[in-house]
Amino acid sequence: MVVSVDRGRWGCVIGGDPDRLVVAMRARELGRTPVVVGDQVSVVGDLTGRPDTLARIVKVAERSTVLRRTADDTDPYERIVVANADQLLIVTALADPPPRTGFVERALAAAFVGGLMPILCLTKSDLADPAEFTRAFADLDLPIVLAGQADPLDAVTGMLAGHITALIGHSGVGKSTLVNRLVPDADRATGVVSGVGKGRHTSTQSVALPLPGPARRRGWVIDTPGIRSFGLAHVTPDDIVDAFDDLRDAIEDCPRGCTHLGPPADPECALDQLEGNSYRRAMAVRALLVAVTGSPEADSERMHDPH
Ligand SMILES: Nc1nc2c(ncn2[C@@H]2O[C@H](COP(=O)(O)OP(=O)(O)OP(=O)(O)O)[C@@H](O)[C@H]2O)c(=O)[nH]1
Ligand SMILES: [Zn+2]
Repeated sequence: MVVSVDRGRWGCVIGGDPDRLVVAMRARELGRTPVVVGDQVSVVGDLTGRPDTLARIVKVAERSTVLRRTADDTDPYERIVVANADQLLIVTALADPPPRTGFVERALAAAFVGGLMPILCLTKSDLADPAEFTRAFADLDLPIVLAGQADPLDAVTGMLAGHITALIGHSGVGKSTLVNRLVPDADRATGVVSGVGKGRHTSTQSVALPLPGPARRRGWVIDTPGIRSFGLAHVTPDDIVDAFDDLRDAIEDCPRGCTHLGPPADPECALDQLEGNSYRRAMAVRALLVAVTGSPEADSERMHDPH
């Protein structure tokens, strides 16, 4: 598994063992295939992991999930930043900085489209009541956990055990504080796995860190400092609706080209025929569709806005 990427050097752990770190370069036969944190790769050459050895990545396995970031001023291309994470922990402060609904909505959409299970993770619970924020997302039936400095972390660690979880959040929400609580020695671990590059570590690269726990059920968290917005440019409403089994079945009955926004745009949308919990969830998903149909440029501007 690729645990770090830094200027032409990929840190890979063998057999999921954090102590078997090998530094690798790309073999020519990979062509243009991107290799990102979380990728399962085949490596050949010197696999001892001794200093100054360099293995070669010859193959990238098919990805089970992808998290994409948007093109922005630091990078003109939409790119996959994390592969094969099965969960996305969306870290949001309840205050200081205040929660940004738009960011959370776009993160949710990116998770649904990429095949990751989103978890809302609320920090700074000592500064504000979570009720208002959680109410806004309650109908999506997502796991929501409190992870303030003063909160016990059992609920979070329980959800992360045995999973590969990407962590995203704006600067200042307390993500580093959380990572340091989840991964003892996180700073050193980050240094070890990302110190594999040719130059100084830049804190804009994603890095996978091992959670403590039994090796057979080891979980990993992938810290993603660089993501300010998500690659949603080519996403269709169906891509998001498809993440919900009951809704995916329902939209089979929609007219061709239905955007599932309901009347007046789509008066015959099958989501309106649902009942009970499915209807409630469908309306929450519809609200999400409306929210993320904004232009990515507008979103990325919001991302740059310090508050
Ligand atoms: N009141 C309060 N402050 C917190 C909590 N968690 C973190 N902080 C503070 O919030 C500030 C930002 O925390 P960091 O962990 O550095 O935030 P970050 O999201 O990693 O931010 P960057 O390092 O800029 O990416 C620090 O001053 C923390 O001490 C919390 O639960 N409650
Ligand atoms: Zn529809």
